[in-house]
Amino acid sequence: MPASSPIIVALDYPEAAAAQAMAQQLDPAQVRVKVGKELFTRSGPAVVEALQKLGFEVFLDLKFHDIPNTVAGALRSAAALGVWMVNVHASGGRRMLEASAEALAGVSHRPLLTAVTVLTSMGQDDLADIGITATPQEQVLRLAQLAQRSGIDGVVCSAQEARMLREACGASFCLVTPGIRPAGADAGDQTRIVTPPEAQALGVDYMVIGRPITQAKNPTAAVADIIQSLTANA
Ligand SMILES: O=c1ccn([C@@H]2O[C@H](COP(=O)(O)O)[C@@H](O)[C@H]2O)c(=O)[nH]1
Repeated sequence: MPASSPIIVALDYPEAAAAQAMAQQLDPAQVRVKVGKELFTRSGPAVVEALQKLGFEVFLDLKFHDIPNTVAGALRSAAALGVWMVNVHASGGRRMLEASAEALAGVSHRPLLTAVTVLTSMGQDDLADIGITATPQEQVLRLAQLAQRSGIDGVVCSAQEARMLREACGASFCLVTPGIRPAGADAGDQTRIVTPPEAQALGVDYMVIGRPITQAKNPTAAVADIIQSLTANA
């Protein structure tokens, strides 16, 4: 049964044991989990399988970014793990995005395929450093529309861009939003942050939340508080 909340908990740990210990404090009926580069590079497909055995739908957040043929192959390998969502970098360009969509077209249990637009850690100055003069909003819109035209199911963006993308890309385009911070929480390295109730009001589909849950004294209570804040504002 799919999780009842939009929360995806980012299990950013160096070892499978720590990730599994955190997952055991979570409820797969309420939340999904995300395996990213730190955990997957160390622990590989085995940790994905272990989390699935605990009942979780897994977002494999490896943000593939390479030539079209390589990304297509990586996506087929990811799909074979039975994950719920996979992603690529939209800045890989149209041909890479089209190859990504084609790679998953025929697979059984096709995962959702999303494309990262502008990392939520980045602001205007970070874009300028890499030669992009557009604002984060403009760049997110450009990449989201490119991804949609290329057959991608949705994008990873900040909830700050959610309302604009809903209008531009429609109701069925999936909006996955990291950079979520409950009021008063430490932003850390994130720049384009939004609180859970605000993100909900802005129309996101999923909220990726890591440290505010995994580094909380009581992660179970942290999840319950966030779900409560969403229910109160629904
Ligand atoms: O633009 C992006 C894309 C991915 N992420 C990932 O989300 C989590 C956020 O963790 P927090 O601890 O809540 O900051 C992390 O795994 C990132 O790799 C992102 O933050 N921004």
